[in-house]
Amino acid sequence: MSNTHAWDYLVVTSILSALLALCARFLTNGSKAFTNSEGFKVKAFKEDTRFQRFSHGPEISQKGSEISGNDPYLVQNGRFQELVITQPEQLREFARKDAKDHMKPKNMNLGDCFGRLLGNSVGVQGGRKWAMMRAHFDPGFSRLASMDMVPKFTAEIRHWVANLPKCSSCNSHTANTFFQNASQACRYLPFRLIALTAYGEALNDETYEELLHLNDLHDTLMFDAFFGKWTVSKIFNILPTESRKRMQTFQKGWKKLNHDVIARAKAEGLRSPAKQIYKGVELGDMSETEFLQTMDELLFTNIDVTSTVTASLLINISENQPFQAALREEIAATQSQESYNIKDYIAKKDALLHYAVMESIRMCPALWFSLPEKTAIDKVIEGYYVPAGTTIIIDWKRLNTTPAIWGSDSELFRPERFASMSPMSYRYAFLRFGFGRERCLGKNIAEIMLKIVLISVVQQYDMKPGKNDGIRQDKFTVTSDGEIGFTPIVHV
Ligand code: HEM
Repeated sequence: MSNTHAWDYLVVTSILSALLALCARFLTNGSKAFTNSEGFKVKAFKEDTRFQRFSHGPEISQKGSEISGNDPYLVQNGRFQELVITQPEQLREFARKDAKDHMKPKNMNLGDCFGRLLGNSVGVQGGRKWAMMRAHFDPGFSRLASMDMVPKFTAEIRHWVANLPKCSSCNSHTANTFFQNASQACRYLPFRLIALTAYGEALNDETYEELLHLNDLHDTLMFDAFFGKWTVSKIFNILPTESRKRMQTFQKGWKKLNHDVIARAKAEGLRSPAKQIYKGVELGDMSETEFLQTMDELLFTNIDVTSTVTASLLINISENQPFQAALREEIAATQSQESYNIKDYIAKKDALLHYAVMESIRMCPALWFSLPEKTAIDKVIEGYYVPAGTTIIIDWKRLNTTPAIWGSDSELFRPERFASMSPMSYRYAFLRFGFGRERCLGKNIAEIMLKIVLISVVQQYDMKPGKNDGIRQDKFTVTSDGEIGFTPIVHV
């Protein structure tokens, strides 16, 4: 055999054996996937949960526990299969060794409309791109920058509290008590505070009005993205449909608004985090679409998340009268100290104020199930082999109420429980702003906002629960339809 032939032979046989090895690995791992050492496969949920996981979370959760007990189970999300985990040990294994390498599936497995709206936002990124984008977004939302917003937030929240009786969702009055639908009353407060944080001095009344107008359009787009049956399809979205027109109108308006605000901030030398963040686009670290979609993610997409968390907090406090009274006393006692400084009170981790926020987020997560994330390496979860690249979602409410960690009263709003628990004990049993390094960009402003809201409302009003129509089913977040009765406290 000539040298050339021997070389060809070697190359061909190497390629063939590599292909054979790959097939063998695929076949063995494929057949092993989601199977335990005794050959049992994880249970699978047959129905498609693509929409129901948002609108009917408790039902899916209940069915999951009926078919699978505490074991993980598989669900269908349109044409994708995802593994649901529910227990702290399963989360620990999911996060072990590769948490920083987890990637988000394309368009979060939610389809084309979601992709067009948010498919390039920071929340969908992973790896170097994510780190590069966050390097530009993080400074404006750091702990320090967020604490600098305290005076502004306090003034805005006081104004909101003073106007609560006038709010359009104010349904009825009895004697000196007025009733409000909590979610509606809280809807625009976080939106305004986030806008102030993101645009800084460049946010004027005209821009804010325009943001509100765009938000109305965005509400419909969110419905298309999360609940639209046809809008998941790429082909449908090419057609000249109403939803396509809405998307185009929104995107055009959103781009113009940001360009105008940033141009004004530059021309007038105004302090504006958005102007700073946009430097990432000018430097070529992120595309304009990535910038615009992340600004959307933290503002419009977030409005449902943060307003629902604020509303749940107030509802929970209204339902627990003894705790409300104790918190009111703590606030009064803290404020009467000569050294009182609201920033110190907000930063305190051993105060009823802090426990209340923790407990409400624990019990009332913003979504029934977390958005999907992919493992980077092979894993064994609860004895089942889970191959690298598996998409996992977490049953958020079930994890946050695991009785083994939170006790037999885990479904009860009892903030004082945090006084006797070490953070290590619930490290894998409390999903709040993400797990591990907690990716949420707004975690600092969210906590500050919730605490100032609580201080301001509890000082002014005695809250009692009103009529409650349960959870709305037209929102991607867990949104209560409950009312609160507010009775002004007469300060003597
Ligand atoms: C109490 C209210 C909030 C809760 C419970 C919450 C929760 C979360 C969670 C669970 C995630 C996913 C983290 C992950 O993928 O590991 C997230 C991501 C995110 N949140 Fe929040 N959030 C809240 C408020 C806010 C606010 C006020 C903002 C505004 C800046 C915000 C902006 C974002 C962004 C931009 C992401 C994507 C970050 C990334 O993946 O890099 N969130 N949030």
